[in-house]
Amino acid sequence: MGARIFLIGFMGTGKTTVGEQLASALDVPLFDSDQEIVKREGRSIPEIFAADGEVHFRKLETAMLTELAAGGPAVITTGGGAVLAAENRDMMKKSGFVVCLTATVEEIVRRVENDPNRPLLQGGDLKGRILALQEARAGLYEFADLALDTTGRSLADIVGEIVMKLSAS
Ligand SMILES: Nc1ncnc2c1ncn2[C@@H]1O[C@H](COP(=O)(O)OP(=O)(O)O)[C@@H](O)[C@H]1O
Ligand SMILES: O=C(O)C1=C[C@@H](OP(=O)(O)O)[C@@H](O)[C@H](O)C1
Ligand SMILES: [Mg+2]
Repeated sequence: MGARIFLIGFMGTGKTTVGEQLASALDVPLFDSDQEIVKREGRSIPEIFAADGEVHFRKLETAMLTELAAGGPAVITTGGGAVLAAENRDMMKKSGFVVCLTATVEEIVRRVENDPNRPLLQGGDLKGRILALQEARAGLYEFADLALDTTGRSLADIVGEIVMKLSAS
C-alpha cells in the first residue's frame, strides 16, 4: 500500500477510533491531526479555541495536514472541520485515498454527549448544534473515494469493510 489513507467525516462519526484499528490492521503509522496539534502546541483543543479562536485552529490544522500529506504511508485521521478549506480537500484528494465516515444525528448525539473536548458542541441543544453545523457543511464531505455509514456497526466490521474496499481499489 503506497498511498496515505485519510478519514474524514462529521464529529463523532468514529474517525479517531476507527483510524487506530485501521492503522494497526494495515500495519502503517497512525496520525490523528487533532492529537498531533495538541502535542505540538502543548495545549488541548478547547484551550486553543478559547485562547486563539477557531480561525487560528484552522491555520494549525491546515499546516498539520500539509505535513502529514507529504509524509509516508499512513492512516491520517482528521478533525470534522478539516474539509472546510478547499485547500485541505484538494490536498487530501491528491495525496491519498479518502474515506468518509457517517452516522445518524441520533447516533452522533449518543457518542459525543458529555464529552467536553469538542468546543463547537458545547453550550446546550446538542442536536440543534449538530444539525446546524451539518447544514453549514453540506456537500463538503462528498469528495471522498468511499463513504461508510457507521451507525450500529462494530469497529471490527467497519475496519474490515475499509480494508476490503482498499484492496479492491
Ligand atoms: N462504530 C462505533 N460504535 C459505537 N461507538 C463508536 C463507534 N465509533 C466510535 N465510537 C465512539 O464514539 C465516540 C466518538 O468517536 P471518535 O473516534 O472520537 O469520533 P471522531 O474522531 O469522528 O470525532 C467515542 O467515544 C468512540 O468510542
Ligand atoms: O468538526 C470540527 O470543526 C471539529 C472537530 C474535532 O475533531 P473530531 O471530528 O475528531 O471530533 C476537532 O478538530 C475540533 O473540535 C473541531
Ligand atoms: Mg477525532
